[in-house]
Amino acid sequence: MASKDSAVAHSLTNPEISRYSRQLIMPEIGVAGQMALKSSRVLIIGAGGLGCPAAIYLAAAGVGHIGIVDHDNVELSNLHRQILHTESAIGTPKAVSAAEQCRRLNSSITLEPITEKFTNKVAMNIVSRFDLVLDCTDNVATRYLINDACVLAGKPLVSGAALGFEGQLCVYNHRGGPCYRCLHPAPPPPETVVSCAEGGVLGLVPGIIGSMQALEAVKVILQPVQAKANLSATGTDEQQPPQAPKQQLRLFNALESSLRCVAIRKRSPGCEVCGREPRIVDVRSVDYEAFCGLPACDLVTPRTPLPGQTRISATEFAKVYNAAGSSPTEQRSPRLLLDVRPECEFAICRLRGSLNVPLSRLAQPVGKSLLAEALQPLLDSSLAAGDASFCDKDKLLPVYVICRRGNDSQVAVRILQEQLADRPCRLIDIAGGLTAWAAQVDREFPIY
Ligand SMILES: Nc1ncnc2c1ncn2[C@@H]1O[C@H](COP(=O)(O)OP(=O)(O)OP(=O)(O)O)[C@@H](O)[C@H]1O
Ligand SMILES: [Zn+2]
Repeated sequence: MASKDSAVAHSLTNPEISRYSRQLIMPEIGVAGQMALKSSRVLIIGAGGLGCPAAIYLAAAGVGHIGIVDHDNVELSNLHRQILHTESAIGTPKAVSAAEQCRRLNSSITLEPITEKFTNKVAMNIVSRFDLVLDCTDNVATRYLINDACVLAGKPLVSGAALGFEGQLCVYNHRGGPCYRCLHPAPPPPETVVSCAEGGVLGLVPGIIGSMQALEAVKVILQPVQAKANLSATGTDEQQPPQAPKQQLRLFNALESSLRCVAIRKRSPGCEVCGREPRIVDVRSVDYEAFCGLPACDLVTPRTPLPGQTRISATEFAKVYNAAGSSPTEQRSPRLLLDVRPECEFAICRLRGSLNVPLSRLAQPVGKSLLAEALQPLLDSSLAAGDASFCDKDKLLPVYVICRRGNDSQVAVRILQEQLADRPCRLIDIAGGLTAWAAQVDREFPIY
């Protein structure tokens, strides 16, 4: 009869051996690799489209301690891609919701939800408690902050991003490689930054990139184990110089199902945070939002507003809109309501009687002729009825311009002011767009 303690001792429990058996039997992982995963502490910043798949795979793989930072609450529009959050979690903190789901999958690991915003005040305290960081956030200011905190704390960073049908990932500050700042010393111009809320994203894309971030994280954790194994395989105690890892940026295209690997530059000696003479030695002294010209969130920032006389609030516009047709005089008051959103958004919802000329087409012949076709009968009917029929006190045909949130409509008004300079029109932007309409006028109006 076998003795009770016939098994060779190591720190994996029987349930762990069973749970991880399929990866445990791989020579690249083995007991040493599984132990490395078990004793590792990984920080995931952002529990959204990237953070959810990353967290669940790391939990499944047996990473012993996972911290999940997110200050936001779950919304209905998150569920198509932020797959750890369920309908019943709507309104609750994402960090808690994600941690709970990971705990449901693997109760033998420690999950640490952190529901505060990752700012330069708390960054070092949080990052220093972990071995490795995954950037799963969605804004440039936070991206620079995470990078700098990782450099200053000496932690590798697995960074991911996804938008539309495209995604990318890269490992920074690892084994002598560059940091995010080495490659991007200056932030992109604020007006070129597009968020998922503006540009859209297919849920599967962050699903794939987030999973790949988890994969890179596991490889970073296993790397010392493998290096040690390679060393003993050579049969010599002599320390070999570490092989320089391939530094690559991976670009994923979901439409082509392609993954392109691009070699990235080496660490930059002039880098402001990891270079020879770093200027940034304390993240608390950097204003990341000012540096990027954008807030540390993906909310659409209002552009420089048009002057007051060219704008109208949603509530004020509702008076004009609802009055149309209600009295004979107002019926004779022509006006044009122009919706400048892309066609696919116009198909989701629209105000009755609006004409769709997407902003991108306004300056094109097709947009110009659509507009001219709509304008001419209105101008003709106004002229036929005499100037008095114009509801505008300046005797100009009001052309109201609306979009989703009130930014594109302002750009459109500026374009149209030039384009229609010789027509008797007055361009009026509807402040806050359909979002304001839904909030202030019609709560039943669908928002997306
Ligand atoms: N500074 C930060 N501190 C903590 N969490 C952050 C920070 N910046 C971004 N995040 C989080 O990163 C996550 C990014 O995920 P994602 O872009 O999929 O979600 P989202 O912002 O909810 O999306 P949507 O744009 O559709 O509203 C969000 O949950 C966001 O709250
Ligand atoms: Zn650098």
